[in-house]
Amino acid sequence: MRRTLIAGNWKMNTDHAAAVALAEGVAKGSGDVENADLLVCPPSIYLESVGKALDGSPVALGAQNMYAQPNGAFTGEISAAMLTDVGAEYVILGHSERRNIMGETNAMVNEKTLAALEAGLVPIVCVGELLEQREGGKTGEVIAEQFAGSLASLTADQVTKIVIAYEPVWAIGTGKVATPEQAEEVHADLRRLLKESYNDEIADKVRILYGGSVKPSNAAELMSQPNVDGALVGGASLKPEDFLGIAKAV
Ligand SMILES: O=C(CO)COP(=O)(O)O
Repeated sequence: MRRTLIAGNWKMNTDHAAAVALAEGVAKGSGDVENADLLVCPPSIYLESVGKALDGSPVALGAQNMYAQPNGAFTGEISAAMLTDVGAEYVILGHSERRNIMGETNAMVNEKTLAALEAGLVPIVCVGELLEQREGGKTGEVIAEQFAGSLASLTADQVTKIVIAYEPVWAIGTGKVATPEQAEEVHADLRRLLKESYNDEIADKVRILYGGSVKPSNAAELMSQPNVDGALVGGASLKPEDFLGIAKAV
């Protein structure tokens, strides 16, 4: 049985005081959440302070990105070991904003995924199609290509340690949420790809999150789909009551 994961991607938002206050708010309300694991992913510079604010609560800490190399002359980058050093347990990889704004490729996401696993982090590997790709009937093809490229050469044991997030780019920050049926269709497709690449038992273990305009008002219906195992929440993760409202709707 897969336990639901509600993850907050704070993106490039908050300042130090706001990050700590948000984390404290989430930690304080987390005791009322029964049916979901909680995770927050602040900007890397606030990881340590947010980690302290979460201390003693069941809320896990994650980062939004990392570099694949362990150390060295990579100005401005942060390694997986640096993330674990400040208490991160998860890392979001290949978010569509990194793919589409920073030019990250499937090969780069794959390298990062392997490095994250090596360091003991849980990678949340993101996939998702652009609006024109959906309208052009290419969603299945795009997802299959991102799946194959981003997860290339992962062993069966490694794939059971990852989380996949399906985030249709047209639903991110737009208020235009995918219908539960649209989400389930792609999630079922991802589960099928896992079954084909590994086996049924392994495919059944992997959590597949939906992301894109998730709110307390639409969370229950999305989460009730058989292959939707949680949410990766952007805007609504910036208010404790909304983020916790999503988790309580599970
Ligand atoms: O990109 C997202 C989470 O990673 C989704 O963002 P929104 O919830 O703001 O649409």
